[in-house]
Order: sequence, then structure tokens, then C-alpha cells
Amino acid sequence: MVVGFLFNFVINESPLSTKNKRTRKASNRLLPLIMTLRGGLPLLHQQFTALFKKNLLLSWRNKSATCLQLFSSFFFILVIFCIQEAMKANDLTSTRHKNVTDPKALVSPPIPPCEDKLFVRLPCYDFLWSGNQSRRVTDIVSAIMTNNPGRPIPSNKVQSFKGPEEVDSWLLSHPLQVPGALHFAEMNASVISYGVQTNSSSVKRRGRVEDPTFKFLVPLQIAAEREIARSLIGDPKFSWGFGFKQFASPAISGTVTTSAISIMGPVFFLAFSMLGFVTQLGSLVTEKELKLRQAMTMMGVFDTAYWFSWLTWEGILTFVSSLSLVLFGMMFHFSFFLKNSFFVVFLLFWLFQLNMISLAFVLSAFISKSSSATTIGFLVFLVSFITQIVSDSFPYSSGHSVTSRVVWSFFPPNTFSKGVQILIEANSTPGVSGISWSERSVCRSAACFLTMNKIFIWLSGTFLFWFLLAVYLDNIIPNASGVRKFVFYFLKPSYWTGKEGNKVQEGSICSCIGSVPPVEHVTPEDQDVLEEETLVKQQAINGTDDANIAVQIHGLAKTYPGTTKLGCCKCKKTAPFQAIKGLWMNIAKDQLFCLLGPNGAGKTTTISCLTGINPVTAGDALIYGNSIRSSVGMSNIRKMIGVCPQFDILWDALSSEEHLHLFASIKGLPPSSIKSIAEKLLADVKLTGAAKIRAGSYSGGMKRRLSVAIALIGDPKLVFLDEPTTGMDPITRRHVWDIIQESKRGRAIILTTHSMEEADILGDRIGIMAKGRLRCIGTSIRLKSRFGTGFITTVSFIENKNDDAKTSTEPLKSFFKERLKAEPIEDKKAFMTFVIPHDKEKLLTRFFEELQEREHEFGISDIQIGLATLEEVFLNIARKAELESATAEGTMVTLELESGILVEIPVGARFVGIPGTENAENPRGVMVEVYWQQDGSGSMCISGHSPDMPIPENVAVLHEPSSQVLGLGQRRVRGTVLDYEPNN
Ligand SMILES: Nc1ncnc2c1ncn2[C@@H]1O[C@H](COP(=O)(O)OP(=O)(O)OP(=O)(O)O)[C@@H](O)[C@H]1O
Repeated sequence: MVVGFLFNFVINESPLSTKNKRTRKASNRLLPLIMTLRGGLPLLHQQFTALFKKNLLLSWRNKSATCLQLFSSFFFILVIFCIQEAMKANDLTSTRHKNVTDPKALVSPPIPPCEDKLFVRLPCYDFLWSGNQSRRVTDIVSAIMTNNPGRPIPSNKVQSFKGPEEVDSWLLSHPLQVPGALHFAEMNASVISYGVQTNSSSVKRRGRVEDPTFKFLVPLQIAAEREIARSLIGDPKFSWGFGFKQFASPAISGTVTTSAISIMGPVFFLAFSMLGFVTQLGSLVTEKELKLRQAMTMMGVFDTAYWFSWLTWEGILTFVSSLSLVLFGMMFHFSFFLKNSFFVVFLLFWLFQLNMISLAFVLSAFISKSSSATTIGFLVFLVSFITQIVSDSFPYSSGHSVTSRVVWSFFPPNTFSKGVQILIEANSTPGVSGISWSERSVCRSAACFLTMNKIFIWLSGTFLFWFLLAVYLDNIIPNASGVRKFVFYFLKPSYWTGKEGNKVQEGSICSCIGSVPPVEHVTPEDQDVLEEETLVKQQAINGTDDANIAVQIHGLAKTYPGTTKLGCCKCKKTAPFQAIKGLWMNIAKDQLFCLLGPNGAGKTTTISCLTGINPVTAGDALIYGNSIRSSVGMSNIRKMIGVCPQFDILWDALSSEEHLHLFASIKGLPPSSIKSIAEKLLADVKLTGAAKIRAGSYSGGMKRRLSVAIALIGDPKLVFLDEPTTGMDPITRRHVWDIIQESKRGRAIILTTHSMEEADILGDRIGIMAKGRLRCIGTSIRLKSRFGTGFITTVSFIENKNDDAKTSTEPLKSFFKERLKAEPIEDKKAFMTFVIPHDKEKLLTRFFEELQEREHEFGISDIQIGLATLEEVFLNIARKAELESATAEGTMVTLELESGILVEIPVGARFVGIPGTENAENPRGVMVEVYWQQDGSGSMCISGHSPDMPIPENVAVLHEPSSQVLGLGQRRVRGTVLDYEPNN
């Protein structure tokens, strides 16, 4: 018989409760390690080294991207080389680039048909002529057409005009329709003068060169002179021999190499240098997006260590890639790389790439999605490409102001493209050497605004400028990685000294952006919550410093500002959302405080505010005396907290061992101890076997265990565990509970969970939040006794007493009804369950003594008694909170009764009166008890309802519906919410 023992358990919190059993089991493990954490410069150096190693590992594990960044230069140089070879091959087929050793003479060449011209528009004319008012000139032109050697020219292929002016205006309005024109003037009987017009531009197409002198001018001139002479002499057969021969000449060569680089070089070099920029921007934004940066910040990483570790690693990568570009360029024998000094060319590329890395740092402060990073990277390339086109003339030429030159030069691609141009020009003339190191300051042209030396100075300056700007913006712009600093934070002595951590600082940039409505204060309904609030307020007014308090929360409130989304036709605005509406509570040292609440209650937001991830809207919290609203306070807090966030924040490419080493270094653990501590933590969370496996291939449970281990690293004085056991199998979960239980000693733990069992076992004190407010606070027993329905008593029967079970259990039922007014809530053959209301607590000792005495009479084999479950308490609180907001917002759900009536009730209503059921027997009508549960998404939904029961006399109506009968067909009514407590 166990009655007496179990009864003690309920009333006195037996030492053998589940919680205490677990404590004993785990007591010999995970003792907090007393160790001194490093600080100051040694910590900065340690963090830098660890982060540098992380960057190196990530690059090593992402070999394809790293190789692309390092050796893409080969591809670019190869492409330029191929283009150069293609140009060479093209030039070889061109007549201009052939050796002319024995040029052929042109003897009396005919006027060619206009269609022979390389570029021609149809209809075309073989030639035009002017002077058509003279009969003699007309005859001369007719003779030219008739006597053209080998091809008489038809009259529709020739156009005549009065004078040269008319020809010019025709040429202007008919471009490319005629290769030449003849102008005649009959001066007197023995003098006829003439002139020839041809387009003098030499044209080249597909390797063929069209020289207008040979092709059009000479034939026209010969024909005109021949026919003028015949006309003057009067002999139509008069003739003379005429030959025309070009010089023997070698093929034109030597300009091809330069032209391939000069045509494609600037854009290819820009594209090559942009690769590192885009990769870096992507890496930074990804770390931000996956909240890895946030995790490091929570662990107390120095901004300086973070930025310098990236800068150093990227500096090395850009150094190697610039070097490889110059070496590949030399290997392919480009005079750009061979004639110009190696150092000048290398320095230009390296400095430019470093500039682009700084620019990536700056841009990363404004971008939160890695997909946007690629788009922004492409846009920057596009802008650079456009500015590169104009950089030659604007603004580095006379006629532009110094200011425009200075502003223009702040964008690194502009100075870079100018540098590339200078280097291209320096070796574009055959026989002229490029720019040597000593000549980097020499100005080669008359209007010279930038020399290579000045470009180097500019690039060094802009690199520093962008880098410092990036660090500054990272500190003041609100983003996912923590409380933002005051705009002039660096001018405050406390920033450098680390003191005044308990002072609230206002004036971060987020305080100027947008306004959020003030949080109105609501006095808590619950007595315990009110008492807690009064105590905290009193302590705050008195300035009492309780050494046992780890966290003191003073009216913490968080309102997420509304967002504006731009659609295609209109913009959609969402209202600000109050996630926490004034939280007051103390969290003691050496205790585990369990924060419960339905989805969206504000638990994670509370943790985010306490860990400095989300800036608070109002109120404050002191963690070991440091204000979360002070950047100095926050950096002190980060040294003493460990956080296991709701979602695992891990690098897929790093193993659990590497994660622990990294975070241990960030925390400042002595390097000599890191290995052993990591091994111990891995063993504690049962990850030793997977220590060297990358976290990307872990199961959900393994990732959670690693996150718990990370939270416990460095012996933090306050640990935040946000749903740490989600996704774990029961065995591992119990194991993690042991770890958490054991880690309580010497520190405070704030745990949020959806597992009531977990809260019951681990929580020393439990707070339940709903709709942003604390609804109840206290120990598990206190909550169960205050918010549960009562004591649950299960009576089991002796096995052979089953023939007529129904009859034989009647005396027991009557016994319960008579003494305690309790009806069974479960009536089975083997057992029966009763709920005994709290107000009967005083009668219980005598009642159970009597029950024990009559156990043979009732056929009882065992009696168990316990409090209502925490789950019941939780559901009660959540339901009440839902009812509160549903009443305010008018959110209704439909309850379908067995009679077919549809009753509309606010979410969370428990006792609901059915309108229209009033009669003589039940003058107030009937009511039902609605049973609620949480669905998969955490929302309250109806799970069933009780049979109809009369509404007792003294029950008040909480929520009177505006209109009662809604439907005409199937009866649909709006229910009345009743203020009824069944135990009263
Ligand atoms: N960045 C945000 N912007 C706007 N609203 C937010 C933001 N983050 C959270 N919220 C809202 O604030 C409320 C509280 O969210 P929070 O994540 O703190 O709840 P929770 O109690 O942790 O819930 P869960 O148990 O599901 O984790 C929710 O309604 C949520 O939609």
C-alpha cells in the first residue's frame, strides 16, 4: 500500500521527486571548471588567430570557389591571348599585313561598278558628275561611259548635276551610294578643267582593305583626262599608256599585342578583380544571414578581431591572385606585363583588390540576404564598367574641377581603370618602354592629372577610408548582430575603458528611424506576478543589490516596427507589433528559470533582448549588474553568458571539434586548456565519435547537442537555452537534461521549452508567458496547485473483482461523492480516476485514512494521488490569454454541438452558454464546457465539449454576444462566455 507515501509527495514535495532523482544521478558529472578567461590584447590575438583559422578552413573546404578566386587570372589571360591570336590571324589575311615584295602595276584601270565598294547602299551609282550645262562636257562624260575599258557604263548608273554644290548636297543626303564624282568646267575652247572627289577613308572588312585611291580615284582621273584630251585634240582614238604601282613594303605588324590588351584588358582586369569582391560580400552576408556573426557576437567576439581576420585572409588571397595574374601575363608574353615594371603592375592589381574587399565590408552592413549580395556585386561591376568607359576623359582631363576629380577617385574602380590606361598607353607605341618603378611619378602626357604614384596613394587612402567606414557602420547600423552603438560611440571614454556598463545609453541610429507606439502598462491579474513586479520595482527604487540575483528584468518591452512592402501598384504597411509588453522579474543565481508559453508568446524575443540581439523598446534588464541597454554593459554581459539559440547556428563546413575550439578561443579560454575542455564537452553531449565530422551532415538532434555544448563552453555565469532538446530522441533528451541539471550549479540558466515534462523536471522556477505578458510565476508545485483543476486520484481494483464491476464500484463512487463531492472523470474496469478540487485539501488526510481502512470493502489494490499536470496549467493559461485577445479582437471559432447547433465562440472560451435553450426546467438555459488543445502550429483549437448542463444560478456572463441567432437554415448562434469555476 502506497497511499501515505504518495500523499506526502503531494503535500511536501518529496525528496524522491523525479527532479531530485535526476539531480542525484547527474551529480558526479560536469562540475563547473574554475578557470581564468583571457582578456585585453591576448584575447584579441587569440580571437584573431581562431577566426583566421576558421576563414582558412572554410576556404579550404570550399576549394572550387577559392581556386576560382586565386587562379581565375589564368582564364582571363588565356582569353585575352586567344583574342590576340584571333586578331593576328585576321590581320594575316588582310592585304595591309602582307609582305608586298613585287607590287603589280595598275595599267589604265577601268571605273569599277559601284557594287564593288565594300560598304554600299542600293541603288548605287558608279560616279556623279557636274557641269551638265555644257554640251561639250556632256559629250566627254558620254565618252567616259562608252569607252570604260571592258565595261561600258549604263546611263542609269551615272547622275549629272549643274555644279559641285549640288553634288555635295546629294552626297550628304545619300551616304554610301556612290564611290566618286567628277566636276568639269569648260573654261574656253582650248581649256577644260576638272576635279575628282572620292571618299578618302580606307575601309577594312573581314581582312580585306579597300583603298579609295587605287580603286576609285585613279580610274576616274584617267578616264576624265583621256576623254578631255580626245575632245580637245579632236581625235577619238587618242590614247597614252598609264601605269600606277604601290611601294614594295613589309607587312604591318607590332601593334597587335597592345591592341588585344588595350581593347579587352580594362574590362577583363576589372572582372577578374571583382571576383574577390563578390566572394567576400557573399561570405560576409552569409555569415550574417545564417546568424553566425550573431553567434560570435553573443560569445563576445571583438569587432576588431572579426574584421582583421577577414582582411588578413582576403589580403593573402588577393596577394596570390594578383601575383598569379602578373605571372600568367608575363608567361603569355604580353608587353603590358613585360614592359611595365613588375612591381608597378602587381601593386596596382593588389591595391585595387584590397579596395574592393573594403568596399565589400561596407556594403555588407546594408545587405541581409546572400542572394542580394550577388545582385549587388553584379551592379557594382556594372557601375564600375560604365565609369571605366568615361574615366579616360572625365574627370582626369582639363576642364574639370578638382572636386569632381576627388569625388570620382573615391570609387576605386575609377582610379584603377585610369591606372590600367596609363600602363596600356605606356607601351602602346612600338619601341617605347613601359613604366618602371622609378618612373611611376613621371608624367608622360601634357595634361597629366594622375601618375601611377598618385594612383597608388589614392588606392591606399581609399582602402583605409572604406575599411574604417565599414567598421564604423557595422557598429552603428541596426542589424541582426546586436545592440547598436551610439553614433559617436568612439568619442566616449567608457568605450575605451569598458566602465559604466550599468548605464543606459540612448541615441543609437535605430532610435532616430521610425517611431513605435508606447507600451501601455497593464497591472497583472495574477497575484504572484504582481508580487514579483512589486518586488522588482521596490528593489529598483531602493537600489537594492541582491547578491543572489543574476538577472533583474525591469519592465522590458519590445515592439517590432511595422514594415512597408512595395507591391506593383500599392505599398502594403504592417502595423508595429508588441511582442513583449512589460516584463518584471528576478532570476536567481544557481537556479534554472523555465520560461514557457505558446508559440508567439515572446520567449525568444525576451532571450534576444537579454542577449543583446534585439534592441529593447522600453525597460531594461540588469545581468549581474550590467545593463543590456549599454554597449559597454552588453560587452561585459557577453563575457559571462552562453547561448543555445532556438535554431542551430553552425557552419556546415566545420566539425563539432572545430566549432568548440573556435568558440572556446572567442570566449578567451587559455589555449592550453581548449583541447581538453572541448573533448570533455563533446563526451558530455555524446559527440566524441562525430567530433571530426562536418556539422552539415549532422542530424537535427546532433546539431542541438553541439549547440548545448557551445552554450556551456567557458563556464558562463548565465546560460540561455532556447528549446535545447527540440528534435532529440528520448534517450538523448534525458541525457541532455542531466547535463543541464548538473550545469545549474554556480550559474543561472534561462530555459525555454515546449516540453512540460522538461520544465517540470528541470525548472526550479517557472514563468508562463502568453501574448507578450507574464501570466504566472512560481515553482512547478505552486503553479499546479494554483492553476490546475486539483488532485488527480487514481484507484486501481483487485483483478478477480470483475464479474459485476459496475455494481461493485458504486459504493466507492458514493464514498467520493459523499465526502468530497467528486465524480469519476474516468471509469474503467481496472481503475477509476477522480479530480479532487483544491478546496477539499483539508479533508484529504482523514479521507485517505478512511479509504485505506476500507480498501478490502471497496476491492482496492492501489491508490495514487498527484497534482494536475503542468500541461494542464499551461493549457489553462494559454487558453485564458487566447480568450483575452480573442475577446478584444473579436476572433471567433465555430463549435458544433451534437444537436447540430453551430455555436460561435471566442478562442479560448471554456464554459459557454447556448442561447435559446432556456425553458421552465432550466430557466438560464444550458451550457457546455469546451475542451481546448494546441494544434501543430501552436494555435488553440477545439478538441471536444462536455454534455449539456444547466447554467447554475449565480454564474455571471463574461462576454455577451451582440446578436444571438445568426443562421436561418442550420441553427447558428453566438455563445455566451460564462464566468464559471466548477470547483467553487
Ligand atoms: N523580427 C520580427 N518582426 C516582427 N515580428 C516578430 C519578429 N520576431 C518575432 N516576431 C513576432 O513576435 C512574437 C513573439 O515571437 P517569439 O519568437 O518571441 O515567440 P516565442 O514565444 O519564442 O515563440 P516560439 O515558441 O514559436 O518560439 C510573434 O508573434 C512573432 O511573430
